[in-house]
Amino acid sequence: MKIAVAGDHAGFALKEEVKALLTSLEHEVVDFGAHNEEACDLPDYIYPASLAVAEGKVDRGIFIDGVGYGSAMIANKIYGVYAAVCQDPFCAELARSHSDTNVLCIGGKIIGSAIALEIVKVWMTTEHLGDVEKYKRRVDKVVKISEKHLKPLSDL
Ligand SMILES: O=C(CO)[C@H](O)[C@H](O)COP(=O)(O)O
Repeated sequence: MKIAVAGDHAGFALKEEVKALLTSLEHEVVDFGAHNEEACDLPDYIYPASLAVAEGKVDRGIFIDGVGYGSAMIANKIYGVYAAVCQDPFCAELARSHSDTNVLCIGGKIIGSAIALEIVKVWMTTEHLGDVEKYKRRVDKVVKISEKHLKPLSDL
């Protein structure tokens, strides 16, 4: 898969480890920055990476900041982006199998890299259970909410 990675200074070190993991698993990585640990503003990196997900230029995104929620806040403002903050592999599994998320957000300051890399592995390999009626119904409801409240990129 083609994966957008992005984050701020607080997520930089873990982002580099995630990039190495994704490359070793033969995914293509597009790095939207930040490119070092100099203090920066998260929206400057997460917004363009989220647009790449929404436009289908990449298959999914993995965004890494200090604690994760900031990236999810920004990403979930974009039509077609469904982001979850995951701090353990079980959450990562459900974020895919139940919720069909296309963006994973991780907090580099609050979990160690061994757990973070396991989260990435699980999230990358878990399929959405779209044939289970309750999960399909719930995802469809979330999509309907975004159709009601967010503008598709083509309408902006
Ligand atoms: O975790 C974050 C958002 O979810 C950011 O990484 C955090 O807010 C950055 O803060 P600071 O500039 O004080 O390092």
